[in-house]
Amino acid sequence: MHRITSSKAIHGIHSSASILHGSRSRLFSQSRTVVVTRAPLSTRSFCSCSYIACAQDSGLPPNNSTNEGDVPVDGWERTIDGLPDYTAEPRGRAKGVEWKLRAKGRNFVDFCRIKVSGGQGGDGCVSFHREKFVAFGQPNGGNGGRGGNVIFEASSNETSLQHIPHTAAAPRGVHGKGSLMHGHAGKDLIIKIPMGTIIREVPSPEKEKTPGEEEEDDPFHKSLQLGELEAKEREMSKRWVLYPRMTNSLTTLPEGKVNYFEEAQAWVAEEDRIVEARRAAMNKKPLLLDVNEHTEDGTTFLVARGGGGGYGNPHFLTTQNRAPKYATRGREGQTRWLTLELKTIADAGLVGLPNAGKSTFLQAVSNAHPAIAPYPFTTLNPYIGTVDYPDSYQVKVADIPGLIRGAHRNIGLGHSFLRHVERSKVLVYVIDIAAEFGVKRQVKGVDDWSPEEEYQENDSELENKEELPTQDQQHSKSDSEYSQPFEDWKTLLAELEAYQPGLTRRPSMIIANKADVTEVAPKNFQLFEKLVQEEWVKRRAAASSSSSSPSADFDIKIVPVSAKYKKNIVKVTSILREIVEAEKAKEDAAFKRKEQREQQEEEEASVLKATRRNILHNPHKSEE
Ligand SMILES: Nc1nc2c(ncn2[C@@H]2O[C@H](COP(=O)(O)OP(=O)(O)OP(=O)(O)O)[C@@H](O)[C@H]2O)c(=O)[nH]1
Ligand SMILES: [Mg+2]
Repeated sequence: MHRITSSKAIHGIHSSASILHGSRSRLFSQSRTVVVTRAPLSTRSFCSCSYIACAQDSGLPPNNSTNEGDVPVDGWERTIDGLPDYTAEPRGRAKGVEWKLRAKGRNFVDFCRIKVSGGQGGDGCVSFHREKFVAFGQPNGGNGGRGGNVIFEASSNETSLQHIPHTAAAPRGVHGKGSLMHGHAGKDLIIKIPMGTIIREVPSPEKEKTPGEEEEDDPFHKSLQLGELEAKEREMSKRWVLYPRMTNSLTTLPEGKVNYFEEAQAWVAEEDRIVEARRAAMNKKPLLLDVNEHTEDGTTFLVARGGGGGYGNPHFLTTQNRAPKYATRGREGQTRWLTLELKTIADAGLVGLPNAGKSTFLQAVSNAHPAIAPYPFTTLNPYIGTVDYPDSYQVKVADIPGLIRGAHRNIGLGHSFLRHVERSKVLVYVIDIAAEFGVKRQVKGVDDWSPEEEYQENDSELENKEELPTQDQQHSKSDSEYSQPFEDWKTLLAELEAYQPGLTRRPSMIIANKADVTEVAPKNFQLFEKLVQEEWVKRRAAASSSSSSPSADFDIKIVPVSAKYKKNIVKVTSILREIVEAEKAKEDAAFKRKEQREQQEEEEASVLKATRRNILHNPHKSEE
């Protein structure tokens, strides 16, 4: 359905024609609004209508279908009760959601692989000074420039890894030229990466063949059988730039004549050996970088070095050899295979089931405007908002897509988003306190999944079965002792624990959202609070008895809130600030302690080094 609006009354034919015309119109999804602006009089014609499509504001009230028979804004047909009918064929925006659901969140790129290669160095040049009346001019070939480096730059403006290419190769250095013209260095390739990225070096997925090797395997090339001299020349040309007719130097020279080229080869081989040893020492450990909250914006990380430039022929000039007819080629740049993983950095992460009101809460407390709608999986990418306090203090809050039972097994939007919870200092559980027992909350494409079957399949995780009660178990409880919000909270805890053990012991608080639904919320809240406190005491006791795991040594606070009508928001934000500040102070103290320890270790190492050096240089003095 296209709803067409325009600033002036437009002729019906214009609107319908402009939508039908051209392939662009096909790009508009059904639930989008097409604004047709009127063209100037002189150019007003069928084709001159320019149109702008703007995405439908997703924050519209739930049932805003305009006329009878229209599809509501969320794209789902309604049942007789007015609830979205997920069994019907989705339309418009709902289709988009379904597509994203099928993609399991892969459209938001927070993990990628990249092959980075530094540029090859430019070749040196073999050249001699030529001038009228100057016989036998001196060698004047320039050196090649070094290859460009591949550099990662931490940037707070980047939010995803979408722009990261599969391969990134820095340009090579420019070759040297005659008249001692050295080549330019290759430009560094700078790739911006978002804060919160973890860079890991991984082994090369394929064994790359050198061009020579490829040819050797090829039967056609095998049959060609190069002559000995040709083969030698070819081998030489990989490392050396040879002057024309230099082949003489490659063969054995007559007796009494010194082969200076052999001498030069020995020097270069020695230098190659040193460079290789240095590279090997540097690359002993695979690269591991963490662009965390302590990293400043604009910090750079060199991930692949460019190769050094080749030497021009003056480099090989000696008192004996006055006309060296060879120069070296540039070195290969460094090649690495890396994985980049983005874990959103925020002070607090909103964790909740779909439709709990996480985005509504974020909008109520911060300057963010996330999509809000009355159907599950409205939020498909993590979204960060900043809560501003009157004294300019700021807390970053991340709205994370809804988790459902089995999220850690890639159900729903999958576990791809659980990694974004990992870096939040504080967890804020957003619970729909108006959720009623027995009202099954349908989630398209998820309801057909049976947790029991999954758990039976995998014995090793049977202990989680206890955490996730089956539907029958839930129904066996009497209504008075059963609390849907409490079950929801336990589902969240189980999912987080299954994803990363110990995650739930992070400082946390609970927001009992939708407290404005007065028919059910007050009764639900009382029971919920009681059950949560009982459960929390149990968990604390269990954690403190097991020495291996640190206990969640804090009281969990539960605040009733109405995010939609902005009730109790100040109370929540002040509690949130308290928790975040306490956690930050703890982290800063730990970071300072770590820094001090490292500094101390460095000082001790340098003192030890100096003492050793003293003993080596003045052995007698130390004996005295
Ligand atoms: N009555 C009431 N409705 C609310 C409140 N907060 C959110 N809602 C409604 O609940 C629905 C879902 O809200 P969202 O903020 O999109 O929920 P969400 O948790 O972000 O959902 P996902 O992004 O799908 O995970 C919307 O229709 C909101 O208007 C509240 O405090 N009271
Ligand atoms: Mg949301």
